[in-house]
Amino acid sequence: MSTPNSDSPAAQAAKKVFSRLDLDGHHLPPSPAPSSPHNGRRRYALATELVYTETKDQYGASSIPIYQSATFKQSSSNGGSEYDYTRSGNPTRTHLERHLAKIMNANRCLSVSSGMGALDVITRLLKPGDEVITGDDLYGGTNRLLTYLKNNQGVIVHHVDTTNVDSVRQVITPKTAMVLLETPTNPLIKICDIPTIARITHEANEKAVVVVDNTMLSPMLFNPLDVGADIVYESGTKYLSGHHDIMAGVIAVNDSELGDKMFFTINATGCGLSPNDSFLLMRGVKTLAIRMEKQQANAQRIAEFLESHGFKVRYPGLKSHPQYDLHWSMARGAGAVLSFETGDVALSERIVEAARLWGISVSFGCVNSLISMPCRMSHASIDAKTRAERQMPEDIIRLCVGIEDADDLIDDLSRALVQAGAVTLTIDGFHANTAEGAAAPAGSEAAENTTAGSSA
Ligand SMILES: Cc1ncc(COP(=O)(O)O)c(C=O)c1O
Ligand SMILES: N[C@@H](CCSC[C@H](N)C(=O)O)C(=O)O
Repeated sequence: MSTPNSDSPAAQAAKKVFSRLDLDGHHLPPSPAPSSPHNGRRRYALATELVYTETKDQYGASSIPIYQSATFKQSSSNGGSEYDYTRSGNPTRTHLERHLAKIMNANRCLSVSSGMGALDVITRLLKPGDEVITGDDLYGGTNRLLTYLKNNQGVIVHHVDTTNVDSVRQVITPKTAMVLLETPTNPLIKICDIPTIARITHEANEKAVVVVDNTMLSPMLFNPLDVGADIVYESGTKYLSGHHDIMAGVIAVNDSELGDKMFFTINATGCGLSPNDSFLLMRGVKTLAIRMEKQQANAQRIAEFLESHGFKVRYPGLKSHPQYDLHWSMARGAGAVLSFETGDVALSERIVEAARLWGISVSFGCVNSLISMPCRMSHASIDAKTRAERQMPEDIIRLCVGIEDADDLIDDLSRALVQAGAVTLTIDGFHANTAEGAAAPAGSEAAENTTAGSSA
């Protein structure tokens, strides 16, 4: 099977992201000059800054030590030490947060025990009666927390198609306290126009906060604070740590009052990231550039492979993405999450279960590739009726691409597609079957005879 080469404009743009020029954001509006403890200013290209840190350790340790201590001795009963108690602050966590502030172009970064923990801290800025505008395609856990706030805390939540600025405009009022956006959305990979939505939100209420969940891109590919967002958060469980060995959440802001309020919540509730996980997140962040480069290149090839065989693929690296231009006007890469449809839930199930190299698992952004059916897994907490109303296809398969060899990934996917009967093998190669046609179901001759090498 031949695989399309990756010299498409998106592939080239994805490569360009790693040049100094783009990483310094010259094609984006100028960033505010952050004043984080690192002075926030990035002196080098992002790939360099990810690795470059100074620990100021007394022994010159080049990697931040894990200060595994709950308490810190004081020089007097009046205090006198920078730290007193790890819930309130810890040197390993502080080191991580300063590093991340620099990477995220922020004045301040806060780190907590998960991405959902980050959103919990952010939504505690709301009070009963406040209105929130958010998307109709959102990570399931985000939808669950917002539903809880709506049902129990008197917060009014409007779910609209945030990929359409006019839909947002229709519900914005001076009572809008928060606009919460994902781009690309998980799992339908839809794009939101962050600069325009930020502008119209602030015009309606200058105190409203625009919150962007940047988990799907990471600061390697997008800095929402640079284009009008007030708060950016990410699940550090994904690209930032990269190995699926910790849970973490990070929050970045430029406004010191917002930063102080959220720090208050973290100290008051005790959700700050542990010293050990702060160390692991710091270690992961150092390899973000190289992981993302490989993951994106692999994702681009896989998206092109599926599309060339007739599947409806959702990936912002494909020219066919309806919001391709909007995505590339804001971001420096397409990321490594894509989804595609087969038209048949049972067929999707067979594909997912036939994959070997692709682990059946939730999550994304880590070094190993994953395959999932969002409606049954990551988004199962959104009930079936709501999923249908929001036009989430039950058959959708999400691929989260890792750093393996791209040919191996394509071979394994090809074999799974054949074994599941999702493609018909003809003299010209593979062709996607429609919902009606499961032409080569598992165990059939075509499935058995094909190991589907990518060069077959
Ligand atoms: C887009 C997005 N935001 C937030 C989260 C929450 O992150 P965590 O699992 O670290 O709580 C997830 C996944 O869980 C996600 O996919
Ligand atoms: N059982 C979990 C599911 C986590 S999904 C993780 C990730 N955001 C993804 O999109 O895969 C839950 O109910 O939260």
